[in-house]
Amino acid sequence: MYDIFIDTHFAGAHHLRDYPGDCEKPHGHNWKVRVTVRAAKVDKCGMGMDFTLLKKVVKEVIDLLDHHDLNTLPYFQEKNPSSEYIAEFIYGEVRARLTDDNHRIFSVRVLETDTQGLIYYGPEGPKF
Ligand SMILES: Nc1nc2c(c(=O)[nH]1)N=C([C@H](O)[C@H](O)COP(=O)(O)OP(=O)(O)OP(=O)(O)O)CN2
Ligand SMILES: [Zn+2]
Repeated sequence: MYDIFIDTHFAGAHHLRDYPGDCEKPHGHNWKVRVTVRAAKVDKCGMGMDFTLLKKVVKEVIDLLDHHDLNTLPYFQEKNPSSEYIAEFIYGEVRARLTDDNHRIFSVRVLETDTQGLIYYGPEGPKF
């Protein structure tokens, strides 16, 4: 079993509706993101998933968020653009782009700062 990850980041603006504090006002963050896929075995090249391919997939998804006002995006009309729902969004978008049965999205870690963040494992929790 292999956990293969890519670290990346994006800048964005957001505000948290109904938040009892300053975060209800528009402001920005440089979110740091780690996307991890889990592979049961390696391929003939010795790879659970090629970093190059994973980087491409993750970039496609991060580009949907980077330098946006997250509150204007369709996904965040019903859900606040909290780090939790940002992780959920990234998880779903990456999952939809992975087609090989040998690897699956495992988790998405989102840090708002170096000292606070979370890890999302999908709606049913960690798999395998
Ligand atoms: N579980 C979560 N908690 C919080 C989230 C979140 O997405 N998930 N988001 C926020 C806000 O985005 C807020 O901007 C950050 O809050 P805070 O850490 O209080 O920011 P400050 O810069 O004001 O913190 P200081 O350390 O006091 O400078 C809040 N919580
Ligand atoms: Zn914020």
